[in-house]
Amino acid sequence: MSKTIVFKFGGASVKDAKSIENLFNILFNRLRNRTLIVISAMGKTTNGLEEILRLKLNGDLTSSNSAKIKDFHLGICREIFPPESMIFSIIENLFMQMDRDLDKPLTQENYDAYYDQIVSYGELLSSRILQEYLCFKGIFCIWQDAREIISTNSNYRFVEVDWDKTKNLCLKHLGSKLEQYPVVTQGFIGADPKGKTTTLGREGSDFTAAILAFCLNAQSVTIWKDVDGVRNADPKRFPDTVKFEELDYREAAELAFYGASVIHPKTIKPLANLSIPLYVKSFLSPEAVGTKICQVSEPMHIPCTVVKDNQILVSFRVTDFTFIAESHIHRVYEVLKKLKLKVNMLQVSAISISIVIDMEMFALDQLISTLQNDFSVKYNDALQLITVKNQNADLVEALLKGKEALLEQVTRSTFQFVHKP
Ligand SMILES: Nc1ncnc2c1ncn2[C@@H]1O[C@H](COP(=O)(O)OP(=O)(O)O)[C@@H](O)[C@H]1O
Ligand SMILES: N[C@@H](CC(=O)OP(=O)(O)O)C(=O)O
Repeated sequence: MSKTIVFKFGGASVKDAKSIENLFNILFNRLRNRTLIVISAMGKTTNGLEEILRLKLNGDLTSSNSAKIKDFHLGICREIFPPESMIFSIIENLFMQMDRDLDKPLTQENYDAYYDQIVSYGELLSSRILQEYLCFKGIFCIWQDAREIISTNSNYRFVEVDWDKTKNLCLKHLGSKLEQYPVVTQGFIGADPKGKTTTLGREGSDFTAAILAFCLNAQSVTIWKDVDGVRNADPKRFPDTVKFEELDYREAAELAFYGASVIHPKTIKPLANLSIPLYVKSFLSPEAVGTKICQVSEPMHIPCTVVKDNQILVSFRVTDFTFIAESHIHRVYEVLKKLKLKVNMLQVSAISISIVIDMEMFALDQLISTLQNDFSVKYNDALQLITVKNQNADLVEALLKGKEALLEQVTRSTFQFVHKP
């Protein structure tokens, strides 16, 4: 029996009618037995759904907000489907369900679970549209609800995968389907033990592809992007970047960890565990060679620059003339864990702990209010974190030029600093 190949298409690859037609051509030229297609929400739909939640929480949500997202999807469908296609009633139905969900009260307390229910509609819509379109164009394929195959805990918005259960579910639901037809499923979403929808973290569809590849012991994963592969810096931010033809799992995982948005940070581990290669290719030039991420025996340690926006630097200072001890660090981390916040940079001095975290809804207020009795807390927001991996002095100097580093850190291989852009 041949092994499964997994293709993942992100939001940019399905952002309009032309992109969906392009996606069809990519698949048409590559279809083979046992093809699994993982799809993200179309264009910036997830951002739009997050905005709906923000408005709802502030009491400013009107029906025109979800109508805008609906019109975006219907507009694309009108360009690629005949008027009698079933897709139009499928979309109407999904929006009816979403509007019903949005009638329920939203508070800060139920925000994370509510978020997962609403934001998942992006992937439910895109996967339905893609499956209908492929069938309409002659590629018969099956729609698989990812919530039936990806089992997670209930830590909404930041769930952990139940690997054993997911593996069993994949074999049960996908094993024989993949033998017959390509399967289309949603990235980014799963379900908890009660069957409630969960999400894997923003940009988590790459991770979905890796989870499914691991559970099916796939032959390869290909993620289709608007760039020609992984480069030593984001080509949208820096000129003269270099593309990696091959990149070691470890190097790729570190770049993703520091914030190279081309790959979701959790994607690499499951693939590396089974030596499943990950190809990063361009949906704009599908024939071009992309980047192969695999085990490389002698990795080249080329300097790489990673930029992460929307960072907050928070400093906790002791106020009672003591010094920072393990108990202070423990206290800060305890609260960070409770608030589901990940530290991107940490520095401890005699009298203060400084951390750099992502900007998250409510998180800063909660962090400060919880710890203000233990420390004097100060923060700077709207910062940028720049990381240079495999650093060299010239590159670091060039990056620092004209910027005021609010916090910097250097190890033998890595240089990091935050500044106000
Ligand atoms: N090191 C890098 N190499 C290539 N692209 C990068 C890198 N770092 C960031 N990017 C950015 O990642 C983007 C693709 O990722 P993303 O937009 O998340 O894809 P999608 O949402 O379609 O899956 C590119 O447009 C590019 O600007
Ligand atoms: N739609 C989700 C999941 C995702 O992975 O999207 P993309 O593949 O477009 O980054 C998000 O925007 O976070």
